Amino acid sequence: MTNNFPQALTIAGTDSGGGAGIAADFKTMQERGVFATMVVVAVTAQNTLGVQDALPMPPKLIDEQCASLAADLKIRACKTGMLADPTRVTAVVKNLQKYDFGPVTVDPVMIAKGGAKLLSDDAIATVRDQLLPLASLVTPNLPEAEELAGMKIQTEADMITVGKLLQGMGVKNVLVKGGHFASADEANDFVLLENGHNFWLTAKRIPTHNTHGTGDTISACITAELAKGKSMEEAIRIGKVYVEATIKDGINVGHGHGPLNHWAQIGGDQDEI
Ligand SMILES: Nc1ncnc2c1ncn2[C@@H]1O[C@H](COP(=O)(O)OP(=O)(O)OP(=O)(O)O)[C@@H](O)[C@H]1O
Ligand SMILES: Cc1ncc(CO)c(N)n1
Repeated sequence: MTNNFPQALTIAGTDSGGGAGIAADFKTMQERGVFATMVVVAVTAQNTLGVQDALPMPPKLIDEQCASLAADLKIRACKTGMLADPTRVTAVVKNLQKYDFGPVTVDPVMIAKGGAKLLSDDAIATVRDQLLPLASLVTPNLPEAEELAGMKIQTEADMITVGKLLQGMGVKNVLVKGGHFASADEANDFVLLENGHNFWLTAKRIPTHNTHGTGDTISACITAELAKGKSMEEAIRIGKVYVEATIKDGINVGHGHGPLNHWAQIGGDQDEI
């Protein structure tokens, strides 16, 4: 029996509201034609208004979920999302060292849109020192890039500087997401590739509050494209087009920062799976 259908993995937290975390990752991977699998690191009680509660999983259960996948599936690419605290970060690192789940995209999730902490302050150094060296790609938003690189970002030139600092820490490829530039009428991201090619992904800022799960969605789309065998540059470019479409063709769910429209079609041969 063959086991060759593209399979991808998200190692992250759940969102009961269905808009972010593992829910966003699954919807994205499904829409991009990849079989999605999960390792649950934390469970959150969450909706579009915020995070009401969270419970991290015992490290043993993280180990067991990884062992179950490694024993049966052929994961071609994986991503990490909410990792909660140093104990869970260390557990995930150990498993990524033990098993080959393909290229690792690290979305260094720290704070939810409503302000809740999804990573404790004392875990930031663990992410930087233990997880980043295993990453093929890191996808920080501006506050996360500031924390990891230890510098403030006020201009697009600062995004380039921070990207270079992160690459200097040993991450092969870096995507610095500009979604948090509050005043700008553009949502531009900066990409630094392992081969030295650096470029901007430019987009018009779409005026909407429904941006819950944008970071999860772009990193999950990149992971799905890598699982299908796309190059890092192609995967990142498709990720940007897909996340933009999911924001632009928005849906209204809930009363706060609503979720994205993961059914959005991006056309062209980018939809071929
Ligand atoms: N209003 C918007 N219009 C167009 N693109 C956007 C908008 N907001 C975010 N983006 C894009 O979405 C992607 C995710 O960026 P963002 O910086 O919002 O991630 P994030 O903060 O990690 O998201 P989240 O924490 O909700 O998962 C980036 O490509 C960014 O440019
Ligand atoms: C579980 C979870 N992961 C990630 C995010 C960030 O979008 C969130 N709000 N919740």
